[in-house]
Amino acid sequence: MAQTTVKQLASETGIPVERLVSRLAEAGVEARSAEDQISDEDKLKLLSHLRNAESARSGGKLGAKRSSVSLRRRSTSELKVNTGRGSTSGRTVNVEVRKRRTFDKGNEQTDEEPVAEEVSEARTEQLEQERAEAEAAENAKREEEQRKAAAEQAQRDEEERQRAENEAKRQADIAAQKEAEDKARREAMERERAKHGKQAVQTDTTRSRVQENLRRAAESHGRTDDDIKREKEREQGEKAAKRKELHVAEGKQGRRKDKKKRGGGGRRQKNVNVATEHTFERPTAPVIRDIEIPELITVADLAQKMAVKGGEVLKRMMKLGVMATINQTVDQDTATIIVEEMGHNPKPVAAESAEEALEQEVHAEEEQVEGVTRAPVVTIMGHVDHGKTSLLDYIRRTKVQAGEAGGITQHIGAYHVIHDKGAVTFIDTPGHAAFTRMRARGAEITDIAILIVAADDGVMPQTKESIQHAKAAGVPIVVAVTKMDVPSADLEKVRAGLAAEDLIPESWGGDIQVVPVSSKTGEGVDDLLDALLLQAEVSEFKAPIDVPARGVVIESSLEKGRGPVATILVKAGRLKRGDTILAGPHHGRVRAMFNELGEQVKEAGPSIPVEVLGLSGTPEAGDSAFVVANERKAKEIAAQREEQQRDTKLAQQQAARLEEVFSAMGENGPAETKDLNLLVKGDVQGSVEALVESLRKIPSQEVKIRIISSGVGGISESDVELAMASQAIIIGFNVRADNKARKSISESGTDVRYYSVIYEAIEDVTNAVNGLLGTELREEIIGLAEVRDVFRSSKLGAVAGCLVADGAVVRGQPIRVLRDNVVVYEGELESLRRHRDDVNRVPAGTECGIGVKNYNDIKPGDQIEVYERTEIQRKVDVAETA
Ligand SMILES: Nc1nc2c(ncn2[C@@H]2O[C@H](COP(=O)(O)OP(=O)(O)OP(=O)(O)O)[C@@H](O)[C@H]2O)c(=O)[nH]1
Repeated sequence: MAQTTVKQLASETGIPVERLVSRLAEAGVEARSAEDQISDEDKLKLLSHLRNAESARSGGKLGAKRSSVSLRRRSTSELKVNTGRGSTSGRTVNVEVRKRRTFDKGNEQTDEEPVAEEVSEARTEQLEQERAEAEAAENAKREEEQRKAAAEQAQRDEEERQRAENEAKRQADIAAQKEAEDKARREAMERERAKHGKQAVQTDTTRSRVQENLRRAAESHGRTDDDIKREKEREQGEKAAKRKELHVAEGKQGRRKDKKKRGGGGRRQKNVNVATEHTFERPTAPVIRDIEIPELITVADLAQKMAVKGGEVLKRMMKLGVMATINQTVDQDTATIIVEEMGHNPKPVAAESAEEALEQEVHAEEEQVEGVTRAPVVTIMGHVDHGKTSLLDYIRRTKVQAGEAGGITQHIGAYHVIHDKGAVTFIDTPGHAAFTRMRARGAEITDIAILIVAADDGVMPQTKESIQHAKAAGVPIVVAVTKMDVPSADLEKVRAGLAAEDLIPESWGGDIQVVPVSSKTGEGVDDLLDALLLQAEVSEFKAPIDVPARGVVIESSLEKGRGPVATILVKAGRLKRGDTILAGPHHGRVRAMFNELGEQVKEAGPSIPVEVLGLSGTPEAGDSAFVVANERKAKEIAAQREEQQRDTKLAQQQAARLEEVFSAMGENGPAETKDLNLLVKGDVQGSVEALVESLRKIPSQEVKIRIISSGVGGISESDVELAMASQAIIIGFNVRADNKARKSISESGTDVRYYSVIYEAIEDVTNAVNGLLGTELREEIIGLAEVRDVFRSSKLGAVAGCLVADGAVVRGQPIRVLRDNVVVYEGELESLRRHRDDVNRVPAGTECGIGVKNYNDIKPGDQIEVYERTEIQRKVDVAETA
């Protein structure tokens, strides 16, 4: 039988020990001290005594109410546990046993005397009851929450169903639209292919393979494996959303609320009610993006743009029949198909550099703004010693900032003249060479050309050249007849000479202003300025002002203490100090600006030349300059320009070639005619005229032959520059290029054709413009010897002591004798000797003796050209271009 001490019972029942001892005594149980043992029987005795006492106290009411009594007991014991692993000691575990026993007495009345202590029993019971009530309330609440959750779930399910329905409808629409687009594209491609015939066979094959697979995919109800997979994923996503499987991080507020609800020691609340408006929902429909596609793109970049893995793109490509690697570049068409196939919207974009974008931006802005009248920009050209520099100097000395002492203190490559009736800007580098060089670089800065003709000399070869350059550039000409103060001045002779060059003076009924001037006396200089302003008025030179400034570099240099200095002629807008500019491949902030007087200026408008300090390097004359929004953009474009500079140089040097004339026509479409620019030089006026006449008459439907210049004499550097600037081919008839011109030809790659028979020249050009196949006789100069001295021997006749300047002189090859770059004799070698020995070949840098067969008129200063005739196949492929 279980025994317990009085003390233990006292603590269990919450009755003080002394009181319990006295109650036990009253109940007839003998227990005197706290340590005395009492049995269960004793406890029952005590209980019955207490009930009776309580019943007596409350008049039996309490006993009637109470139908059961609960007793709780707690006992603790020790348990030895063997931990194993050879341990002998084991471990001691305290075991606490709690028991509760309830005595149900029904409504049985008791006559035992009730006692005050029984109140504690009643409190215990009341606590139990409260707890039960709390539990019931909680259960009710939980049920209510579950009911609410179920209602919400039902609503969500309904929404999901609606969404799925809408999505299915949308997908169906997309599929229908896609099919229609595919069909249209296929038809367009078919048409395109039919139109262009064979084009990039490789690309076509790839594309057609892709198209074929596309078609097949479309046939299989437009659903590919990936589509099915995507649908499955979507379904799973929907299910997951329904189950609310995703871990949801509630807002902080929600969490705090939760804590409050729990209270201290409260039962842990289950996180049932999830606030759905804060949840992350996995997208249930694929995201359709607009994908920009450049002309070339790597598979990796394409995947990144579509936010998918590279492998997925490769897989899709494989299905379309294109094998590729992740780093492989695909063309725009292929990329477009892939993007479409992957369910996105392809947006093909034309390759556009940051510079092109900037230029477009600038032009768009300029177009929106009304231009204001600006000063004309003038270049002076003419024959050597006809007075270009003297005239410029006179104007500069007397007209710059009229009335101010000092005049120009600095040479900056251009200056600005303010005249009574307006302003004129002069480019301070006279001569057509500078003009043409600028043109060749794409910088058309000259508005008017002043053609200088000395009154005592008349129209000379370089005058004619200047006329041709100005005409080729389409620049209006004003003629200044200089040296009018010289007694031998003959204005009428000059007028006649001009008329012969198709420049009919106004006084002769034409439209060319001819102004007689003298740089010595200043006579006529004002009239010249008036004439320029009149021409400017007629031409209406305008430029926008309220736009970001842009201009052209006139010249630049690296100066000690100032760094890179560039003279920029502003073409539009106002260039200001502090602006970020880009000039050629260099950039920087305009640190300071100076005018031609060396004065600092804060800003410069259109047609004003200024020296600019602050660039990172020295740009080239003809480079364009732009004001850009920020340094970053300037740097970006500068870097691009640097990279492009080599290509640009190459492109500029990519002179027109006769063989390419016909094939290049297709580029602008068959309907568009193409100009073939020719520059003709010949030995005598008669042959030049005959050649020009015949060339002009060559019949061609697609090519318009333009003779941009023709003249007598050897081919000069200036001829080559003009040919470069005008993309012209040079025809040399019995003439050759001089040393400087040869260098320029080899640097620029200009196509120069030498002929000695007019018929051959005509045939070559005719064949080229008609795209005819066939062979062509090409002459290649293999050696050039300069005649230093001439010896005469009775046996050999005239023997030329020569130095081989270029290539090699080879026996057995045909030769020509050139005098001032004009062919004076054609024939063959009689003898080739070195130190009295007959030799077959003499290389460059070596002296030798040359005897020319049947020609004894050779002179020191002549050149002997050795050439080779080869038959070459024309490059033009009629089959391809037809
Ligand atoms: N009397 C007189 N002499 C002039 C006039 N203009 C130029 N000269 C003289 O002609 C010569 C050549 O003049 P420049 O101005 O050097 O001629 P240019 O065309 O610039 O010559 P290059 O630079 O060699 O092409 C010089 O001796 C000048 O003094 C003029 O109007 N009257």
